[in-house]
Amino acid sequence: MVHVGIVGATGYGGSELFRLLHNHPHVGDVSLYSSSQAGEPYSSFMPQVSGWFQEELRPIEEAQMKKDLDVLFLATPAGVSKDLTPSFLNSGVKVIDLSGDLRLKKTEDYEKWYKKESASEELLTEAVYGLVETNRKNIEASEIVANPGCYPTAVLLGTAPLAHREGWNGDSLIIDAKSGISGAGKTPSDKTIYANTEENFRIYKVNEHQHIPEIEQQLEWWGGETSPITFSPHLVPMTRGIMATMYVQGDENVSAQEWLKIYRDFYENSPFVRIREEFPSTKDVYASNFCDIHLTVDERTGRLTIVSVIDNLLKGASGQAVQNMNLMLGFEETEGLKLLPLYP
Ligand SMILES: NC(=O)C1=CN([C@@H]2O[C@H](COP(=O)(O)OP(=O)(O)OC[C@H]3O[C@@H](n4cnc5c(N)ncnc54)[C@H](OP(=O)(O)O)[C@@H]3O)[C@@H](O)[C@H]2O)C=CC1
Ligand SMILES: CC(=O)N[C@@H](CCC(=O)OP(=O)(O)O)C(=O)O
Repeated sequence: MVHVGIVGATGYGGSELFRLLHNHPHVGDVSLYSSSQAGEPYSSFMPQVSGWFQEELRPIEEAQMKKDLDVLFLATPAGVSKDLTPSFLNSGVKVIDLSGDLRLKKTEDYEKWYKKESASEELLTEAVYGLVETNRKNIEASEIVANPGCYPTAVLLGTAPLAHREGWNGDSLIIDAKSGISGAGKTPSDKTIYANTEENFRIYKVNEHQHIPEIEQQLEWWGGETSPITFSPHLVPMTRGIMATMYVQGDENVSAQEWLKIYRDFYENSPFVRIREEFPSTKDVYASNFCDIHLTVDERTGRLTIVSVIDNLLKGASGQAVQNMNLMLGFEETEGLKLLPLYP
């Protein structure tokens, strides 16, 4: 049994991680760390665990953590893991970072899009991008994983079969994405408070979203030179879920049915990606680790419409993080994640 730790367990991503790890067949102890509430019982912040989990939040003390832990999850805001992760390099503790700190390989990209100081080049070289379905071998051999962002997970899984094709041309890729409010974390802001989200639908960070370089970086790794993408995120009045709708020029010789077969073949050995016969909605994957995808061709324009849905807190964060842990430790990829979506 492994001993895992979560920094940021009082947040949305961290509490979902705890829910998954608490049920994981190979996980024994789970230690929860807090930067602001150490010494308080976790249940005082999370009444959901009352009666079943009595432990207190622990202080973030690297020396003790290195002695205790096999795996450390960082479910912390941008800027934290770049300072915390270096202590764990070569320590025997595997680190899975849910923030954006370790995803972008070019320090200047992070500084431009996150407007913060970047992690060191050494750390960025060490960190493996944890989009499981396309990077299993590297993840299995890694000590540090940069868990992908929520939007990039939906977008990249929705485009990977295309982007791996000979002659793929992403020039015309336009992404229209929508997220539930939990994507913004638990700290209320003007953008996320009830009165500004209920009965409201808003576009935000147009051409400025920090996930743009992450998506472009990955498309470039797969397909060589890639043009800048257009990515427009929206906030919708629901708690969880992401739908990414993508428009891209198709190949005139490939029919909609053939595209579905190409996608099914690509994800043949990926239990969490389901290529659907109809367009999915966010409730089809609610509170599960699935990514559901469907696509079709508009015969008049020749463009593909691809729709990819995930739960931002599961496949977009904690579920994918547990999937990464499973690979890093040699467990079955689905362990602890065999959850069907909640319905209704
Ligand atoms: N929400 C989502 O859908 C997704 C989020 N992410 C990323 O995952 C990370 C966590 O997101 P989310 O759970 O939504 O965020 P939340 O704001 O809900 O929670 C973040 C937690 O981090 C802890 N924290 C804050 N400051 C520090 C610090 N200086 N050092 C250590 N811990 C700190 C806080 O706990 P405490 O005060 O107890 O220390 C807080 O509960 C972020 O980087 C986010 O961008 C990625 C994909 C999806
Ligand atoms: C709805 C909403 O506000 N979502 C957040 C997603 C934040 C996130 O996941 O940030 P990193 O991947 O950079 O860590 C946003 O758009 O900024």
